[in-house]
Amino acid sequence: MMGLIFAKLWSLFCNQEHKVIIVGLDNAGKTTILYQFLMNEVVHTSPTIGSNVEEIVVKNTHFLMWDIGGQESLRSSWNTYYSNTEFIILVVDSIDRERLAITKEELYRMLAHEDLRKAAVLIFANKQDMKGCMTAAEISKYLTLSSIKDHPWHIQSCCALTGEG
Ligand SMILES: Nc1nc2c(ncn2[C@@H]2O[C@H](COP(=O)(O)OP(=O)(O)OP(=O)(O)O)[C@@H](O)[C@H]2O)c(=O)[nH]1
Ligand SMILES: [Mg+2]
Repeated sequence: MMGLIFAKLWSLFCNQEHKVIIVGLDNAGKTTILYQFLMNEVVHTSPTIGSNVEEIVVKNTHFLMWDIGGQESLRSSWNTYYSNTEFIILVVDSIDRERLAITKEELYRMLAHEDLRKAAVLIFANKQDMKGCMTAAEISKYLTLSSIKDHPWHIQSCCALTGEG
C-alpha cells in the first residue's frame, strides 16, 4: 500500500506538466508545427480562431502546447494565455520580410509582460524550403536577439512541411 502511494506521488512529481505557448503572426505555420510535433505529419490547416491545445510527452515530461491564432484581431488576447507559461515558441514565416517588424514588436511586448518574465523563448525560422527566405541569422539580427539578457532564447531554422529542424 505504501509502495503504491509512493509510486503515485512519484509519478505525479515526474509528470509535472510544462506549459508552452506557440505564437507568431497568422500564416507563420504554428498549427502545422504543432501537428508535426504531435504526429510527424503535415495536416491541412485553416487559420486558427482562438487556440488549439495538445499534450506532448517527451521522455516522461509532459508539455501542454497552446497553439494560438495569430491574426491581427486575435493578438490582443494572446496575453490571456500567458499565466504559468514556461516556454514561448515564436514562429516566424521566413519569407515574410514585410511583417518581420510586426513580429519584432510582438516579441518585445511579450518579453516585457509580467506573466512571461520566467519564460524561455524558442524562435522557429520556419518555411526554410521557400526560395529567397531569410536565414535564421538574418532573422536573429533583425530581431536583435543578442540584446535579450533577461530570458533564455534560442533560434532554430525549420521547415514544418518536412519536419526538418
Ligand atoms: N512552404 C511552406 N509552407 C508552410 C510551412 N509551414 C507551414 N506552411 C503553410 O503555411 C500556411 C499556414 O500554416 P498554419 O500552420 O495554418 O499557420 P498558423 O501560424 O497556424 O496561422 P494562424 O492560425 O492563422 O495564426 C499553410 O498553408 C501551411 O501549409 C513550411 O515550412 N513551408
Ligand atoms: Mg493556426
